[in-house]
Amino acid sequence: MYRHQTSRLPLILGAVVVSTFISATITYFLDRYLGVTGQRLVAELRAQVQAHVGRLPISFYDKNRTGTLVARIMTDVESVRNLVGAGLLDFVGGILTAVIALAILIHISIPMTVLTIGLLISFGWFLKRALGVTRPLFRERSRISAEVTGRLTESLNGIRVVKGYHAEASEARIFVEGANRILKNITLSITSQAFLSLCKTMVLGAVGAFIMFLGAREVNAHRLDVGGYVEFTMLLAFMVAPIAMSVSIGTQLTEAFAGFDRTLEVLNEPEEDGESGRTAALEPIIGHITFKNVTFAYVPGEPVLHGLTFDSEPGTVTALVGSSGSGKSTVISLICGFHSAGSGQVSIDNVDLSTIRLSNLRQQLGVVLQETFLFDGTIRENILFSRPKATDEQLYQACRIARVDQFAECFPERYETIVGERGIRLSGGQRQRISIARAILADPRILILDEATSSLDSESEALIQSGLNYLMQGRTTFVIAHRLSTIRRADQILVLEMGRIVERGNHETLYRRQGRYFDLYTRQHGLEANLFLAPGEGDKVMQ
Ligand SMILES: Nc1ncnc2c1ncn2[C@@H]1O[C@H](COP(=O)(O)OP(=O)(O)OP(=O)(O)O)[C@@H](O)[C@H]1O
Repeated sequence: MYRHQTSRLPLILGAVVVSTFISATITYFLDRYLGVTGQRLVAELRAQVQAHVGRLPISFYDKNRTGTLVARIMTDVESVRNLVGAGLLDFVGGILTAVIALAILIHISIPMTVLTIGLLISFGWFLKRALGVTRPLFRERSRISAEVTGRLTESLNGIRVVKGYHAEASEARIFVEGANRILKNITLSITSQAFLSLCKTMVLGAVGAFIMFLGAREVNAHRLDVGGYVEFTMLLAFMVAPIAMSVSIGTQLTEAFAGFDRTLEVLNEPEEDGESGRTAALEPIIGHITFKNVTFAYVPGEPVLHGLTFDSEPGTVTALVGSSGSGKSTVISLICGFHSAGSGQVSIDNVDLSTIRLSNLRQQLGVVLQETFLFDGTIRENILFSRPKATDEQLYQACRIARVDQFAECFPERYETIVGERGIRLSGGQRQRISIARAILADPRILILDEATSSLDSESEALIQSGLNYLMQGRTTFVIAHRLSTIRRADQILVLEMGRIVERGNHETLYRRQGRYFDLYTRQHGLEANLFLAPGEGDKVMQ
């Protein structure tokens, strides 16, 4: 008898080894597959969100901090990984086992099974409600952490100002406040998760005790034998295992869905080219810009431009002058299609700008701003940014015209020199020259220039001016003008005051008229030889 039993031992052991091997192999492949799939999902979604954010209108950026957007692209999306985690696999496996156990349990005792299921369904309902309460907590956590990241990014970007005003301590205090808000939120969600675990343990204990009590009664009444009773309690463990797991999996999924909600929120923001009317494509763009009775308000009911009308012929230079806040940058924003006119019409080559595909317009737009924008890459990368497929010859030619070659070729690494974050390793004048080379390479039909108000030394000034002169040739140029040399050569000067054009003409006619322009000119002329500064704009020079 004993020999007969042991003779089957190798077979059983072999079966155990083989099944363990199969189970381990499947687990390995599934873990790896799910892990990688989750990460791939995150990478694809991040790319999608980033591309979408790039296509959103400027008004969206006005409302959201840069750091917040970074958090939304990087952190919110990350939580989606939990949707395809290994925990989910265990959960699905558990449910399958539970279904099989359930079938056997029904076979053993229908009344006991029905009662058990009733209790577990009630717990499931409670769990669903409880997770519904924790979901806003996770959403709130993402929001707070995006806000804190946003502020942190700003303060690191402005570290010179922070140090200059010795504001490190107050920045640290603001950060600690933010970190504490996150901690408070996490404490709440940990508490609710722990409370759910407590409920789970208590419910499972109660169900167990109840089943034992019922089972004992069934055995006493001879409706169930002892073997059936033991079998029932053991199978019950299989059935309730997924319930035990559901608390942690449920929390994981709730966190994932909260992140996903926020990601969807961004993805549902309408793109700037998404407006149904934007279908017209202009090929080629000539660059004739007209404003007809244009009114614009950032905040409804508070217009900042009032009935602006002007005409900029192709290839001409229009200089915008006026005091700080008079609306010069807003006019430029409308030309770039960053905002649309409230009433009236901005048109390009006689086509309403609000019907033109913005990608089409922007291909023909070049911008040189006083706050030059450089990436932490090489000089070459920064210039090629406007036209990545340009040849070396085109690149060097643009550099020669913009006088970038004069300093770039002195660096040991020449055009491969890294410029540092926002071009920090270059001087203001050198940064300007790079952004001029970039615009020359782009060869746009419409050029936007925001001249620097800070005075450069006369040598840098002359170098920049020669690049700009070349750049402006033959393009419709709009300049927020501060240099007298630019203003004098402008085909038309628009003098803006409180969102209205109060005077227009060229330098000579406006000067002779002895009106507002004359006022600004004579008041500021003595201050700085080549800078034309309207009230509120001279602060930097006067310091
Ligand atoms: N994003 C915005 N949201 C709300 N109001 C704005 C926004 N940008 C500008 N404004 C308001 O619009 C008005 C015109 O501003 P704009 O920037 O066009 O003036 P500006 O002439 O370019 O001034 P500056 O020379 O100082 O740059 C100002 O009153 C300003 O407060």
